[in-house]
Amino acid sequence: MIELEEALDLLVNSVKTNTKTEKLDILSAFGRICAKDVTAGIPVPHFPKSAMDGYAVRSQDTKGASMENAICFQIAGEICAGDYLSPAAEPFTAVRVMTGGIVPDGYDCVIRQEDTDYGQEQAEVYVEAKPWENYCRIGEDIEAGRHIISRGTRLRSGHIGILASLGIAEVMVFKTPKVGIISTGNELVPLNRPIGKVGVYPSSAYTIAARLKAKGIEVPFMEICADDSKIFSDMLDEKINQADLIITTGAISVGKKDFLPEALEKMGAERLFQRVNMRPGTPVMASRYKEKIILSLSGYPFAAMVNFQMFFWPVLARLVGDDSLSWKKTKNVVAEGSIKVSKKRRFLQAFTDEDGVHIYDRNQHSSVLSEIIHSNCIIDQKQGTGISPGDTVDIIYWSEE
Ligand SMILES: Nc1nc2c(c(=O)[nH]1)N[C@H]1C(S)=C(S)[C@@H](COP(=O)(O)OP(=O)(O)OC[C@H]3O[C@@H](n4cnc5c(N)ncnc54)[C@H](O)[C@@H]3O)O[C@H]1N2
Ligand code: MOO
Repeated sequence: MIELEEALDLLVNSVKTNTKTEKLDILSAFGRICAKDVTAGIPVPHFPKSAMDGYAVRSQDTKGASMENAICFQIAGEICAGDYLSPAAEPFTAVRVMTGGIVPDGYDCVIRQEDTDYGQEQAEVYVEAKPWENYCRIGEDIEAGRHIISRGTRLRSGHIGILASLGIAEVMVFKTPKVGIISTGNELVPLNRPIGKVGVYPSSAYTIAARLKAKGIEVPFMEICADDSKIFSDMLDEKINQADLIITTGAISVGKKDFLPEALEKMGAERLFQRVNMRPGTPVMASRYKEKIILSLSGYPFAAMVNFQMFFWPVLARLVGDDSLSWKKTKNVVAEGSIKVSKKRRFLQAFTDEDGVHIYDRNQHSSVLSEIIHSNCIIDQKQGTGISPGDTVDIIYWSEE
């Protein structure tokens, strides 16, 4: 049996970062990892703009203007956003200009219309203006040639907006890994079939698929496989090309039907580890087959979710080259609940809020999935220790949003 960190090292180090890319329209690229640096090809704005509804003037012509000493300007034209006009800037001429309209060459500021008499042919100006007042210069938002997005950046809404400002409609992103799920067990029954006397619905496959979906990861298949080496190996060989990583559940302990370790061995899969010092989910196993990782989680649903949380996200982080996808440990103080000393390192369902960590007096057994709806994190309980209110514990938030 090996320690979790040791198993994780073996696993993550055997994963190659995916370099397959695709071009997507920028909205479809939201949340994806940018595969190519983006540089601004144009400045934004690319013409000088008025920041106010008012009058473009030469600031030098407004010297000494006040309510008592209005200065009169001849209006040389009118510009709204989207209009193009470029009258020559003569002394004491002004151009009526609306917010977002171009400020013609030679004019260096805009007087707010509230500081004028709103004149049409001529306008009285009541204030002095400083150069560049109410004037948005070319490139004020984005300079041409500015490095905007680096390869490896996860595209957020702000990035999508910047790409749109630059008129970039499509962007290169890394392909998202596809994850296939195979639930093993003669007892497993598809959801649309009657459960029968001893059937079990494959709840963990759905919980895992939902968590993958939350991260935008495609699940090309979700199969149920009988406890049979031949059926499993045929299924895996048939499906493996559809996914970048395969998750299996069940059949990895020591029971008569726990065929998976042997089946994978017979197929020639390289075993990375089997059995880890963690509870639940001790029998967890990982293999490499046809260049792909097969992550074999415990059958018990809560055990499967702990295995999935601890092993899948670090692998995904390496696959896509984005460390933020991995889990992080944080410390928090137990507000409520006690847990007796554990002989093994243990993971407990818990809920964290502003008061600290709540460990409700609920069933923490590996087979109990329903408690997951009350839990937003798991506590990493150290081997040989107990937990009481006031203790500081390590917690890991479930990756589910
Ligand atoms: N004699 C021993 N027995 C067991 C040991 C042991 O060391 N000695 N280990 C126990 C531990 S710890 C665990 S964890 C389980 C894990 O067993 P498997 O991973 O082989 O899982 P299965 O036996 O196939 O299934 C366990 C349980 O979970 C149900 N199941 C399976 N798949 C799903 C699914 N997709 N969704 C919901 N439920 C599922 C299955 O019907 C079984 O009830 O072994 C202990 N035994
Ligand atoms: O490893 Mo198991 O502790 O029952 O989930």
